[in-house]
Parts: sequence; structure tokens; C-alpha cells
Amino acid sequence: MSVSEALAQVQKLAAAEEAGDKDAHASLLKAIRELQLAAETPLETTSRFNFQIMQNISIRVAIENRFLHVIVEMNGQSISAGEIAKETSSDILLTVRVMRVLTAIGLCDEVGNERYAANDKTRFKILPGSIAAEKHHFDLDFGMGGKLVEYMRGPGIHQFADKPDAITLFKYAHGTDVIFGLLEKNAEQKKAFDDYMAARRIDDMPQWFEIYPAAEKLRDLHPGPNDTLMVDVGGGPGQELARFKKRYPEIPGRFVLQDLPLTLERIEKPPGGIETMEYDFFTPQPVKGARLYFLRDVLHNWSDAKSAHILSRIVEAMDPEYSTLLIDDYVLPDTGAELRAAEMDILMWLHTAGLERTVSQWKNLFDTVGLDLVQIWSSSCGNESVLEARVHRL
Ligand SMILES: C[S@@+](CC[C@H](N)C(=O)[O-])C[C@H]1O[C@@H](n2cnc3c(N)ncnc32)[C@H](O)[C@@H]1O
Repeated sequence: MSVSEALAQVQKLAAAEEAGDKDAHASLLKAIRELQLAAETPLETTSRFNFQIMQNISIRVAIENRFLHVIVEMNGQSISAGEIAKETSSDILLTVRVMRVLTAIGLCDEVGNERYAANDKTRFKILPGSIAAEKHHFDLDFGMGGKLVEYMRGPGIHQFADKPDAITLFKYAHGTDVIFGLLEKNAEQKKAFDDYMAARRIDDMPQWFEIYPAAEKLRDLHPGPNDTLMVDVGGGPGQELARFKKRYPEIPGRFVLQDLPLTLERIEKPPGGIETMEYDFFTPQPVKGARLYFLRDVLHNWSDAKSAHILSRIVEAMDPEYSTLLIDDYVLPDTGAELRAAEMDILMWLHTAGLERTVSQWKNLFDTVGLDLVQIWSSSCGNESVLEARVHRL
């Protein structure tokens, strides 16, 4: 694509977004990336990738030394490098060097010689959720990046932790197979993980029960008060059940939140009307014949072998004529995946020895456990999809 063709595409999508088309945003960002690629020589493209590490390192220094915090605290006034260095007990030369990168990438404004002012990206970057994301990604991912070559030439890449002798990159760099083991031992990373996850839950994005038309699907259902309407398997603190119940308080039946004792013990007060149940999802499912079994952000943490095991326990409990399984997770298209989805897949490999699945990979997984994919429900905003599955009937 020529530069002017790529530019025309950007202009078209920018106009669509300005005219209120919410779906245009992701396409606009993709078109901007394509425009940059069209304008760059191959040398410039590869060198951009080689040098992007300098940006991450500069950001991490600025966060640790609170450069951006001090700039934001000026409430719109500018501040000099000398003042930042004094306020943060940092070296002035280091401050200037790091701020040069940060202003060049737009994280802060350079308003004069060695003078800086906050912009909206600076203010966002120091929010607790952003600091948490920085620590989560930089500290863990650079730890793995630093060991990668030695690891590839030593044990070699083990994407999954199914076999007892598997050495994941996470284990090689951080000592535990996957992130969850590390979080049990590392309070700073645990807090960063929790804050990051909380900040990622954006309430105005479509909820799973809107993406999947739950009210319509359950309208003609008349469960008794003791019949189970929904089991959230590995449901964490139970926010999804709580939101669903709040939105549709009239829907009768039991709502069961299942998770490991450690997770349930952390819930100070279980959401109203929701029953908590300690349960390991590799063991037989105690709640039989529920209308809905629900798995959100669970299977992407596990290999196909482990996911098949988890799913089989649910399939055994499902009533083939009545139960539906809903899986709320990423679904990558077989071709043309968005960059963020492709990156999330790598993140799942690195942090959890899991994977984000394509449509074909989901179908193959369902085939191995006797599930039929009924439909994939998606929304134009956000990355979540809801896979609707039923027990295979002959
Ligand atoms: C990524 S979290 C997703 C939580 C929740 N579904 C959500 O969307 O917020 C994965 C959940 O799986 C739970 N989990 C991990 N291993 C489990 C097991 N063997 N049995 C039951 N739950 C488990 C974790 O405790 C955690 O709450």
C-alpha cells in the first residue's frame, strides 16, 4: 500500500470516528500502524522494534523515581529537570535523559529547555492501575526477556506445564511454573496484579449477559427456587454473577460461585443471593443439571490437555437437553487477528502456560470433550466473546 493510500484510509476512519462511529476506533489505530509501515523503510521498521526497549526502560525509571508524579503534582504548571531531580532525590543528568525519551513518545510535554508539563497521558500513567500494570508487565516480562536466549539454548521452549519435567520460561526466570505461584509469595506483585485487574474492568463495556442475550434466552424458563440457574466455575470474587443478578433480579433459581478455598476466603462479603462453594475444577462437578455453566477468563490460563479435563467435568454434570455452557474469553479469528489479541496469546503463554484460542482451536477443543459449538457471540466494542456450547447429541 502506498503512503497516500494508507493516509486516505486513516482520514476516512478518522472522519467516521468523529461522526460518532464507535466501531471505527480499532480500525483507525490499525490503519495508523499501516500508515507508519508504509512510510518507514524496512531498516526504520526493524530499528523501531530494536529501540522500543529504551522506551520501556525509560518509563520504568521514571515511575520508580516518581518523575511523572512530581510533574502531575504541579497541577498544570511546568517544572524543570533540576526541580524534578531535587524533589525525587535523583541525578539531574539521568532525569534529563529519561525525560527526553518520555516527551518524544508523548508521555509528557516538553515546554522549554529541560522543562516539562503533564498531559492527559502523564496523568493516566500515574493512576494506581497504570502503575500496577507497569510493575506487572515490566518486572515480570523483562525478567523473562533477560533469560530468554539462555533458556532457548538450555531447556528449550516449553509452552505448557502439563508434563512434570516441563520448564516454562516463567519458571526459568521467576521460580514458579506460572504467575499464580509467584503471586502467593510476592506481595508487591500480588498487589500490582489485583490493582491492574480491577482497573481493567471497565463497567461501560458490554457485559457477557448483553453480548449473549441472556434475558431473551432465559425468558421462558421457570426454575424452582432450588433449581440451579447458573454456576460460575472459577468465578473469582463473583463480580460477574453479582452484575447479572443486579441487572436481572427477577430471574429465579440458585446462583453458585465456585472457586478454590484461597480465592473464596479473600471475599469479605459474598454478593447477595449468591452461594459460594469451594471446588477444584479438575474434580467431579457437584452441581448437576444447572441451566448455565459459566467460565470466564479461565480456559486461556490452561493448555488444551488441562482445559479438556476442566471441560469434561462440566460436560459430565450437564443435562444434554437443558444445560448450556457459556465461555467468556478471547476468540481469535483464524486469520487477521488483531495485534492486541495476538499479544494477549503470547502473554498467556508467558504468564500462565496457556493460550488464547482461534475459532478452529475452540472447535477442536470442544470436539475432544463432546461439546457442540452453538454460536460465538461477539461485540464490536471490546475483545470479549461468549462461546455458547451444548453437549453433543446424536
Ligand atoms: C483469571 S481468574 C478468572 C476469575 C473470574 N472467572 C473472572 O472472570 O474474574 C481464574 C480463576 O480460576 C481459579 N482457579 C484456578 N485453579 C482452580 C481450580 N483448580 N479450581 C477452581 N478454580 C480455580 C482462580 O482462583 C481464579 O479465581
